[in-house]
Amino acid sequence: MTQAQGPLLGCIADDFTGATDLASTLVAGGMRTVQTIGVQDDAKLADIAADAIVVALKTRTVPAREAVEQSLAAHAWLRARGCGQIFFKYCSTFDSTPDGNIGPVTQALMAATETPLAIACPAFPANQRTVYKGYLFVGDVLLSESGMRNHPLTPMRDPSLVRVLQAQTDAAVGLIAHQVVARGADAVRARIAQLRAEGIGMAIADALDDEELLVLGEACADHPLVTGGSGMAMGLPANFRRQGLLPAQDATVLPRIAGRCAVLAGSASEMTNRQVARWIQDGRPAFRIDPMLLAAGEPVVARALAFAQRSIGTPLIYATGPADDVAAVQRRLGVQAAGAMIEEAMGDLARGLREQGVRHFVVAGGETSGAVVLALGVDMLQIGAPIAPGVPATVSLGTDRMGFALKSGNFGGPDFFAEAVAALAGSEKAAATGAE
Ligand SMILES: Nc1ncnc2c1ncn2[C@@H]1O[C@H](COP(=O)(O)OP(=O)(O)O)[C@@H](O)[C@H]1O
Ligand SMILES: O=C(O)[C@@H](O)C(=O)COP(=O)(O)O
Repeated sequence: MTQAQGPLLGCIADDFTGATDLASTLVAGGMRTVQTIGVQDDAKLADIAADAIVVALKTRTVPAREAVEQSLAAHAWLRARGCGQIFFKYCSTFDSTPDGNIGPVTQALMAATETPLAIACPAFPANQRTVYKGYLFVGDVLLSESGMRNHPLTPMRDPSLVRVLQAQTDAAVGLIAHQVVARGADAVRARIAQLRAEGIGMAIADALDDEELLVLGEACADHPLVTGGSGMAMGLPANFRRQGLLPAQDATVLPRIAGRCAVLAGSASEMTNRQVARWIQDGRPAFRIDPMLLAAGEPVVARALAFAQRSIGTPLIYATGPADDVAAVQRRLGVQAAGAMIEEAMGDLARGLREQGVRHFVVAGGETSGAVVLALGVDMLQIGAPIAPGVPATVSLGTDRMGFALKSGNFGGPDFFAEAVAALAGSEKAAATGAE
């Protein structure tokens, strides 16, 4: 099928799992969505029909100048492809370094899209992220009291998003409070007009549930740029449908892929720790990557691959560990160096596993997913049905097709790995029997 019109929505995501999370939301809203790994050759998309394109970048923790440069390049490419509205996706826990990158990238995209006021809302109620009076909650606690306070690369220790964003930009940051959002899209539009008149350039928006995210989405129908977590995109497909631009359709169809499955966990988040523990408790094969052995030059990757080769059943290879262990490794090796070293090992493992015939990869962690997908030379992903909120099954496009579940560190329940393997292996069984 060829593209009759340009994509309706062009998205720029600051990490790879964040990109699949957003793509999953758009697909659920009936938008055929393609995720590209960085900016791609136009020729590769020539025969692909997509209502939305999500460009996955790995810019969450790079220096702010680089994040801006890459995001502007992605914007220019999306615009050249005809995308009318632009969405900048960041983490539902507002993960940022002291220098950004949410503020600087938003400011640069505002200039590029001539947006006078950009809305900013990371709320994702299905995964227990809510925003009230500008404060971000994770479950029942403030962001700063959640596991995010110990994140290896972006520890979040201030729950006030107005304050966090204001420290990253010279645009004035305001608030669209819950009382306004609860009154509906017209009230939000009126508040935005008021904030603009006061010289405010970015506005954190409260949202406690999906209904409120739909209200915010509706209020942003004519905004050239919208920013937020994947929840903020929930209301956008309905805007296009109201304009008669998007038919009712099932956008989740994926091709079947045959082959073995492996799980790679490089996330240090609390939920991934629980998922690794559950997998081991269940007696499934698991191999731990010891960062200190890796740093000492031991053949850790080769040992892990040998383990995977002789495993009966799907192997898990993980660097995941409790916050204290991660902090100890970081003190000895340095935060960036430890992360980069483990990510490189995860990339090498992915390549080695592919040589062993693995065709399905369940990956935990945004940075880790970036490393794996890049190491495997994946250019584009087609997005399928969700395995858990924010984690769809995906299949790479191109000649060497593989299945992926790219899981944000904190997403999924304790049994997620087994659920993802079953979801991906379901397509394997279907391929073997020729079933659809
Ligand atoms: N045991 C460990 N010690 C130090 N760093 C680690 C360890 N395990 C993973 N890491 C690094 O921590 C980072 C985790 O980031 P990411 O993959 O985005 O997952 P998450 O954000 O869920 O923690 C990666 O750079 C990874 O290489
Ligand atoms: O919005 C979210 O929470 C996710 O989509 C996401 O970006 C998570 O990133 P990682 O925790 O680094 O996987």
